Order: sequence, then structure tokens, then C-alpha cells
Amino acid sequence: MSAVTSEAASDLSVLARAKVNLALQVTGRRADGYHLLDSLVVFASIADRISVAPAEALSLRVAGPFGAALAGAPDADNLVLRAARSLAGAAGIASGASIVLEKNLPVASGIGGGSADAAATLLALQRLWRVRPDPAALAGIALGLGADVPVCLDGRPCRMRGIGEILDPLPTLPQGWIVLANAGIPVATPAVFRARKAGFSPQLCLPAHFADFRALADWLRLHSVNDLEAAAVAICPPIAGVLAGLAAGPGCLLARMSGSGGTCFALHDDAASAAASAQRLSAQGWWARSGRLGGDPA
Ligand SMILES: C[C@](O)(CO)[C@H](O)COP(=O)(O)OP(=O)(O)OC[C@H]1O[C@@H](n2ccc(N)nc2=O)[C@H](O)[C@@H]1O
Ligand SMILES: Nc1ncnc2c1ncn2[C@@H]1O[C@H](COP(=O)(O)OP(=O)(O)OP(=O)(O)O)[C@@H](O)[C@H]1O
Repeated sequence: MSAVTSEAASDLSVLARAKVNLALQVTGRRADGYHLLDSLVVFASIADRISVAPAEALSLRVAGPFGAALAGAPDADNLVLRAARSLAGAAGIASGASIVLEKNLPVASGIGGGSADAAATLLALQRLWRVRPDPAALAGIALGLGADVPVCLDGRPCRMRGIGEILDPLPTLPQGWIVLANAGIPVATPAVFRARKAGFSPQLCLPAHFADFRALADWLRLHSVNDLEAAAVAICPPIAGVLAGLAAGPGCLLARMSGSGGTCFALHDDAASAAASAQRLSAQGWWARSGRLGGDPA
């Protein structure tokens, strides 16, 4: 680890953006049971937020609309504190931090909320503690926290392979709009992988670029799938209703599930139809949000 020279206080608050698997193909299985994936991962503007401040001990306060969903589990199991302890251990940091998690994303819902929180914690605490692990050490810490943490730490649109550790940045994607919707039923990732009955899919065969957002949606529909969708619907049938509700929204170019579910997404090439779809689905009692996707990385 080497010291970082100076950091602004505003860097101590980091967005943990929702991870969306635009495509998710299961291409094989390792001897340890983990599945090999080929996935196109992007990040929506819809996000949790991690804020850190100096303190002698390590503490976590959870706020926000989905904070209560984490209240049942011991704080020690929270991926935020696990990330903080991993970094402190690797960096030999004895001091603590006061961490606030603003939980805006539904829990256990396929958009990597906990993984994004862990990644944001690693970024914020590197600044607070003024440490910079070498990239290989940081990658090891991230993967040790979960298969989705490396891609969340990278934060850019990526092709993700291996079990989540092989990341290739994608060229700038065309800009569009996304609607995320969720019926409010947590879906456990291991159960979905276990319930998967189909064989393995081939690797994705990506074009060099997409002319516009509609071309991206067309390519996804014709040349890729989410291999976990059928298993997730079998475990949690309301997911099929969410997919149908998104697909029925005027202007929807593609409706698909993200990750292991139950959050599903719709792609739109205009902000107004995306916002209208999110409003309509919210009125049905589901969690639904619209946001920006793609364009130049922030
Ligand atoms: C499905 C995805 O969301 C796609 O982005 C991720 O691969 C899941 O990432 P994650 O939630 O961070 O997953 P982890 O917490 O590492 O693993 C949870 C469980 O999911 C299964 N798992 C996860 C990732 C993977 N490549 N193969 C798997 O089989 C394993 O049973 C594992 O015990
Ligand atoms: N900060 C956190 N936010 C959300 N879940 C957390 C957090 N810390 C621990 N967890 C636990 O991690 C599990 C997975 O939650 P998460 O919201 O990350 O799932 P997910 O969105 O399905 O993730 P992925 O898309 O990476 O599979 C839940 O059982 C939850 O209790």
C-alpha cells in the first residue's frame, strides 16, 4: 500500500450505482460449483450512497427507503462492513470509520446492491484512510467479497467473464434510458443458480459498436439472453408479471431480467416514455424507477 497525497471531503461520499446485466449467459461451471458467465454489465443512474467520516472505531448506520430490509441481519454480515474490514486488514489500518449507507435499491434483487455498496465502500475508505492497494490486491479483496464486486468497483460498462473477475471495458455505448422494476420479493442468487435446468450457452459475439440505442436493444434481443431468467421465474412467478408490465410500456425496446432477479429492466430511447412506464408500474404497487444509461462514462 502507498500513501495518497490529498483528498477532498466531497470524495468521501460515493454513489453505489445499480448494476444491470443487459445480457447474462452461463457458459460453463467450475469444479467448485461457481458458474462461468459471459455478461454485458452497465450501471444505471439509480443508486445507493456510501458516506464515510473519520472515527476511532468502525460503525455503520443504514438509512434510506430499503434500510429496514437489512435490519434483520447482523451488521457484521453487511457487505459494507465486510468490505471495510477486508481493506483495513490488507492495508494494516488500525483506525476506524463512521459509515452511512443510504439504501435506495431493493435488497437481493439482481442489481448488485450489496456488491455496489461494497465497491463504493472500498473507494471511499481508500480516500479516507489514504491508502492505495496495488491493483491485484484490490481485485482480490473485491472478488473475495462477491462475484459482482469487481465489476462494481470498475464502474464502467464491461463485458464480464470468468465468475466475474475477467473484465473488458466496452466501447462507449449509445445513450438511452432504462426502467427498473421489482415486485418486492427478494430472490436469493444461490437458489436461482441451483434451479437452472438448461445447458450452457455459447460466448457472446459482440459487434465492434452499436449505431444507436435502438441498435443495441435489437442486438441484445436477437443475439443474447439472460440464462437465469427461467429459473428465477420458476422460483418467483411474479417476475413474469414484471417483465410483461415493462414490455407493455409504450416505447419499450427490450424487457429482460437483470442478474439473478427479481429486478427486471426495460430499455427506451426517450426519457419521457421511460418515466411514464416507471410511473405506471409504481401505481401498480411495484418498485419502479427510470434513469439514464450509457453515453460517455461519468
Ligand atoms: C448473477 C450475478 O448477479 C451476475 O452479475 C452475479 O454473478 C452474482 O454475484 P454475487 O451476488 O456477488 O455472487 P456471490 O455472492 O459471489 O455468490 C453467491 C452464490 O451465487 C452462485 N454463483 C455466483 C456467481 C457465479 N459466477 N456463479 C455462481 O454459481 C454461487 O452459488 C454463490 O455461492
Ligand atoms: N449492503 C447490502 N445491501 C444489500 N444486501 C446486502 C448488503 N449487505 C449484505 N447483504 C446481503 O446480501 C444478499 C444479496 O443482496 P444484494 O442486494 O446484493 O443482491 P443482488 O442484487 O441479488 O446481488 P447480485 O445482483 O450481485 O446477485 C442479501 O441476502 C442481503 O441480505
